[in-house]
Amino acid sequence: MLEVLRDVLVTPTEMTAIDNAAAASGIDSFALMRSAGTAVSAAALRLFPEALRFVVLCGPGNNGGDGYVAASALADGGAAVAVFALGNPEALKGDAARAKSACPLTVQPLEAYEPKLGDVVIDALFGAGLTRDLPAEAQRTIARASEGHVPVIAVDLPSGVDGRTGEIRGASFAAVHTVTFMARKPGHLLMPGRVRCGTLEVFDIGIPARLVSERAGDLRLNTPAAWGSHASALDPATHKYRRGHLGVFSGGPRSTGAARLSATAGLAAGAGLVTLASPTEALAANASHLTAVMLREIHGTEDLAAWLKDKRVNAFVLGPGFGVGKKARDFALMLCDRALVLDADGMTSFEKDRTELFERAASSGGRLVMTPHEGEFARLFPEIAAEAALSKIEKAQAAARLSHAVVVYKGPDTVVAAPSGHAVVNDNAPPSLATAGSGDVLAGIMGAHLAQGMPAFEAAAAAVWRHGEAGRRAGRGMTAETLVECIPPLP
Ligand SMILES: NC(=O)C1=CN([C@@H]2O[C@H](COP(=O)(O)OP(=O)(O)OC[C@H]3O[C@@H](n4cnc5c(N)ncnc54)[C@H](OP(=O)(O)O)[C@@H]3O)[C@@H](O)[C@H]2O)[C@H](O)CC1
Ligand SMILES: [K+]
Repeated sequence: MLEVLRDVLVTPTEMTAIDNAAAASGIDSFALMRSAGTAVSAAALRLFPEALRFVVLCGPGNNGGDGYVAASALADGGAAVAVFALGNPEALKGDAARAKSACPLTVQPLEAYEPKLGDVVIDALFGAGLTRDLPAEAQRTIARASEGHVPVIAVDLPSGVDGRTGEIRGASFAAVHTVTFMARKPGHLLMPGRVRCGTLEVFDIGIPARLVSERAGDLRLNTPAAWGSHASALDPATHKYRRGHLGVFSGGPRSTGAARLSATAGLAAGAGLVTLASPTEALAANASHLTAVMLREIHGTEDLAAWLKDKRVNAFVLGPGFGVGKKARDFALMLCDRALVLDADGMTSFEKDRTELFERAASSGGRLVMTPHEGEFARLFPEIAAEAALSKIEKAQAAARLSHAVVVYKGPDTVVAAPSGHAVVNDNAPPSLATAGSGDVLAGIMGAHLAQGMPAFEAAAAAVWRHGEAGRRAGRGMTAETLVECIPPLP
């Protein structure tokens, strides 16, 4: 993979534009297909040197073309190869037709494929061109291969995985390895497509990086490259007041733990000072559990207004364990012109009337980050959630545009989107992160970044990445407490 394209995500539509631009610039498109198919055959031999037979399943487009090239290369190398085609191979066009006619092997109809022990399937049925549910014939073949436990190497994408959305169109192969070309597609990262890809190899077939970068949108993988320049400005040796002061709001006496998790995570993630703002009746419960985190009585809006006169308290987390209702709404609206992570109950409190919140976010000049998981997203953005055709990325982008906030759409494939459309997809979170209190820790890390002066998008993306790394370090038996202890330094 080209280093400059390491974090770039390209949608199938953008990839088509890139292919067209490559052809227009005089690059031989058949040479690209040859390069793609040869890379697949190399991966097959590398991963399955003991295969008794390579079974190449070829579709009606250029993905199928890559398959014919791979089949020819494997046969040239002396491997046993069988080719099965979906549809009429004589109807292939362009480069795919050329690849088929250069392939010396007999082509059988797809339905004739019967899995055998020792088979390795090379899935070249559909790639970036998949636009609708797989034909029934392809679905039946997938079922047979899966019943036969045949390992599958996918060309570009496992057939059935939608490259734009990661959704499964009717059925899909579950590959052990996927070879894609030039750059990752959203479908490689978004669930459930991600888990159908197996290991992912991004192979450079020779399209100049400039042609790719110029046509790729504002979508990236979430790595330190997306926000590192903002993080490196934070010197850990800086005086505590310069590392910001984070305020975290506690719920009532029976639900104080979530806010304390956010607060301790905020401290661990580098906020200079953290104060837990507690209602009167929860002061005792909070006081008995806090050491480095400070405690302040904030019962109603008057207390909050008085506290907000201290401009050094420059970022807030509102929501974890806070309770849904008017108090959350009033507090959030007062905090909108500062830097605010609105999480959990904080967001749900605006379910019935979000207009004022979104207007404030647009006009106040503050930094608002909202962190919905799927259920909260559907409550706050029902009309966007109901748009079945949109990908998770497109939903997060639409929500960020509508709310004028940075939206962190959480899940195993968390998407962070800014109102500008800029978005990153995260891929470093282990499944064990789906544990009680994990979201509270994430909100605290975000709050710490905001307190340290990071812009909202970068603060959120960096927090999601650090949270994922903390999850990896904490390992399988983690609790939210051990997760806090494992938050890594900012790179
Ligand atoms: N630069 C590169 O990355 C290169 C990629 N290559 C490979 O090319 C494919 C993309 O090829 P494309 O021909 O655009 O698309 P597919 O092969 O995935 O699909 C073929 C056509 O099938 C039709 N289609 C779509 N969905 C279905 C369906 N469910 N059932 C039946 N038919 C379907 C569709 O045509 P329609 O007109 O019928 O809509 C597709 O166009 C990419 O994945 C790479 O593997 C090049 O080899 C090298 C350069
Ligand atoms: K495929």
